[in-house]
Amino acid sequence: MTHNTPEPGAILRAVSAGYARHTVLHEVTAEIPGGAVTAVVGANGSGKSTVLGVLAGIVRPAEGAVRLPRDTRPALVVQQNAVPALLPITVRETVTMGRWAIRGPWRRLRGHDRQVIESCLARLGISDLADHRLSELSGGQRQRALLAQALAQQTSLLLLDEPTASLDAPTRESISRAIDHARKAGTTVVHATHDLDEALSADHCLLLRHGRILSQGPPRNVLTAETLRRAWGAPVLP
Ligand SMILES: Nc1ncnc2c1ncn2[C@@H]1O[C@H](COP(=O)(O)OP(=O)(O)OP(=O)(O)O)[C@@H](O)[C@H]1O
Repeated sequence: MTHNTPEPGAILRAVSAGYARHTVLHEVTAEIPGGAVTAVVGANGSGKSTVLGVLAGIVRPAEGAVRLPRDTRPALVVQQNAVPALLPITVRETVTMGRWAIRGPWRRLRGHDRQVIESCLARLGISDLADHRLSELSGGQRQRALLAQALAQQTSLLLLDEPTASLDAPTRESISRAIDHARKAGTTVVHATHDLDEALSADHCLLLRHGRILSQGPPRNVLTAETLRRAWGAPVLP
């Protein structure tokens, strides 16, 4: 008998992690489905970005383990307002830096690299902004440039921290289309979001509360009135 279950995109096993002496995630165990979109949902400070940091290898677990498929080089897209707006580089240079993950920094790019860069610019609708500096862009345009940079890495694990927060409808739409395109190409996408409609349109959902998994599974099963009330309810008194 053959099994067609896809390989998981990532596995967290009893991961506890945080910053200095502040433990944020407590024994988080989760399986992120491969080639699918997972939404990470929870109140402010519940640990969504920290989950992405752990998956990206930026935040090291104090306990537990993270398993990624062999040769996975995750690409993490932070919110555009976390990136210095005055970086003196153009949009094309920003996206080109995504290829360094493959070629090595400052290496000479090949024709194929240039094709990937141009197609990522086009996919996010920012080809006409390619020669503009990041500092000249609006927040939404900058967010698209950062996503295009991540797509240029042609990663199998794309991690997005609130990619559509505070963006207008057309920009959200272009980012959603790019995420959908990545999923169709077999990329595992994990995104933190406060937007419940966005979370409901994902394939899988992790709901966090105070750094612990409150529920995980198909979004409609996870995001019920009861779990949402518990996730956003008053903190539990000691
Ligand atoms: N670099 C850091 N150094 C120290 N503490 C941090 C750092 N980043 C986050 N924290 C703390 O970790 C906790 C969880 O933060 P995290 O950003 O993971 O939550 P979040 O669910 O993504 O929040 P939000 O919805 O507000 O973006 C918070 O108490 C936060 O103050």
